[in-house]
Amino acid sequence: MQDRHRVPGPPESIFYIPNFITKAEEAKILESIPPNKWIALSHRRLQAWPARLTATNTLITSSSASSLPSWLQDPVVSRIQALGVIQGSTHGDVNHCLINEYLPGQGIMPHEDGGAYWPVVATVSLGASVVLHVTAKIASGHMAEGEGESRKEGEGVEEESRNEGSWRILQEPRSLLVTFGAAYTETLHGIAEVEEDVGLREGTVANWNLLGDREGIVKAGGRNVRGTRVSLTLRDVRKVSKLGGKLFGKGRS
Ligand SMILES: O=C(O)CCC(=O)C(=O)O
Ligand SMILES: [Fe+2]
Repeated sequence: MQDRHRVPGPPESIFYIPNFITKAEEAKILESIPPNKWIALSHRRLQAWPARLTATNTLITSSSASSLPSWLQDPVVSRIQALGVIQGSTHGDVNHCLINEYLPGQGIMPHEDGGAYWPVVATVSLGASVVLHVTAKIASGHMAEGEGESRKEGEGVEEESRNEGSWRILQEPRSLLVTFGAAYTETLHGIAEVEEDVGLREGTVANWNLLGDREGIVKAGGRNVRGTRVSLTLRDVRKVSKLGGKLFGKGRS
């Protein structure tokens, strides 16, 4: 990762790259997401590719073939691979993608991604901008989670906290956010359930100088009116079990 993409403020390391994919690539990915695979949650909906993790945080895959569909593999996964951030992981590659969709007013409670994954997460945002709140972990009152379908409400910190140890990162459509190191293990992240993000300016947005379109935010008076945002959360799940090998491999041939 190039140092010029590093987000100043939060613990190392968070990197932000605007326009990581083009508008045409964004549109193609949004079209490719199958409409019949959504899992409805109370505050958003999600898809897990190639599958949800089991209760023991294992990813069960059906064959030796590439586990992610081609519309995720290219250009997103291949481009993340080229950044070199995932090469040292358990499998040296991204093997899992959560797709979250948030309507205006929807969000996700502060949480950490936990030990199911190699501690590197890459998030591509599609469709609309959103503010991600990053907060230094507090000694109690948070929970580690994998897929997040059972996040507890009321945990974590106040959304509008201006304490030290709290940062706002604006994620524009088509941008990439990569989190690892102490930022992965020592912070929580969440998205407020609001119809618009307000007060966005140099002093309140940690990645202000890295944004693709600062002018648009300034013109809008520091407001981001929420639209439908889809995020791709790409990670390397540590535990993988190959179903084909286990069930049919023995005794055949
Ligand atoms: O939508 C996002 O950017 C955050 C998603 C997230 O935190 C998660 O899936 O663990
Ligand atoms: Fe998360």
